[in-house]
Amino acid sequence: MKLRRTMMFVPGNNPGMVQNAGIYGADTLIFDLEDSVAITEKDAARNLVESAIQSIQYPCEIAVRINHISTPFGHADLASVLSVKPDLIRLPKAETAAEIQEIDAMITEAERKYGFPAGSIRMMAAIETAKGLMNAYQIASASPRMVAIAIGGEDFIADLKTSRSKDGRELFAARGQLVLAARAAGINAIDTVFSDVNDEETFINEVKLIKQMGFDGKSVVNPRQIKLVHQVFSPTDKEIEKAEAIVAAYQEALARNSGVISLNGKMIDLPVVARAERVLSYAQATGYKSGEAVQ
Ligand SMILES: CC(C)(COP(=O)(O)OP(=O)(O)OC[C@H]1O[C@@H](n2cnc3c(N)ncnc32)[C@H](O)[C@@H]1OP(=O)(O)O)[C@@H](O)C(=O)NCCC(=O)NCCSC(=O)C[C@@](O)(CC(=O)O)C(=O)O
Ligand SMILES: [Mg+2]
Repeated sequence: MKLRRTMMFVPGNNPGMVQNAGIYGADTLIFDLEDSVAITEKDAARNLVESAIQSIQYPCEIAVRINHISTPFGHADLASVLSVKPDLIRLPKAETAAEIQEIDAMITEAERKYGFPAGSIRMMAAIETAKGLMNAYQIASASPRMVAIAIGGEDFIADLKTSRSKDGRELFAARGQLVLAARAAGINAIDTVFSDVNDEETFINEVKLIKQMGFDGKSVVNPRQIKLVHQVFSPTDKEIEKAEAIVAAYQEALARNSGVISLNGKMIDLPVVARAERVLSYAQATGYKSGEAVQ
């Protein structure tokens, strides 16, 4: 299981942040060439990100958020970063499957040109408009390179012509639809950033909500948010023990040729076992060992 609990944005024109971004424990770093970079800084950011990916051994997945390919910067961003083989290209403000296919073709060409294994550079897309959301499943399934779709809440809310509330009610429908589209396409669903890095309480409530809704992780903007997300997403000792008991009880039942059993008065059938197995795979992927603190 590939964990993408936290995808941390790093402004691509900030040498200090780019240099140190790997030390905070994010599952994925997103070097940003789009909205955190002023137009006057686009060339400098592109050069900085290209040379950082080439020269720094980051301990996690590396994504680059390019500018949209309809802007004057998108093609130059792609040409530059593809030469140093990031793990992932993140397309912002995706609205159609055709955009994904256009980038896919450019990546295919770059993989050939530089001799990288075919298919080794993956893609994800951020849904940030109502039109993008209407096409979310087509976008999510537009290419075998696609590993995730994310919601870009700030732009999405602007497109809805409303404002962001503390409980995020204006995003509820979009979040639900995004998870459905991702699950139907068999890829990850990633939630949006939460900008007030000092409001831990609201942030944690939001992370609990999106985990319950089925998201695989969250985009974050600050290192202080990483551990909070990982704590919410990591199964507790109690959840792991329960999952182990369910799997063991089910295996025993199968040995007795029975498909349904009861554990402490509750029915255990295949969907319950599938959820328990997911808890155990997740625990394994986080390096969990009984009694140890979450990283
Ligand atoms: C928020 C804040 C200003 C707070 O500053 P503060 O000064 O309070 O930070 P402190 O906590 O004091 O920093 C302590 C130490 O961590 C270092 N450090 C901090 N942040 C770091 C980081 N991100 N990467 C590496 N290092 C970092 C810092 O350098 C310092 O290092 P040191 O001096 O060595 O101790 C700062 O974090 C920041 O700029 N964040 C990135 C913002 C950004 O990228 N926005 C664009 C993406 S969203 C978007 O576009 C919307 C979207 O598109 C999203 C979607 O699509 O999902 C949509 O539509 O919704
Ligand atoms: Mg945005």
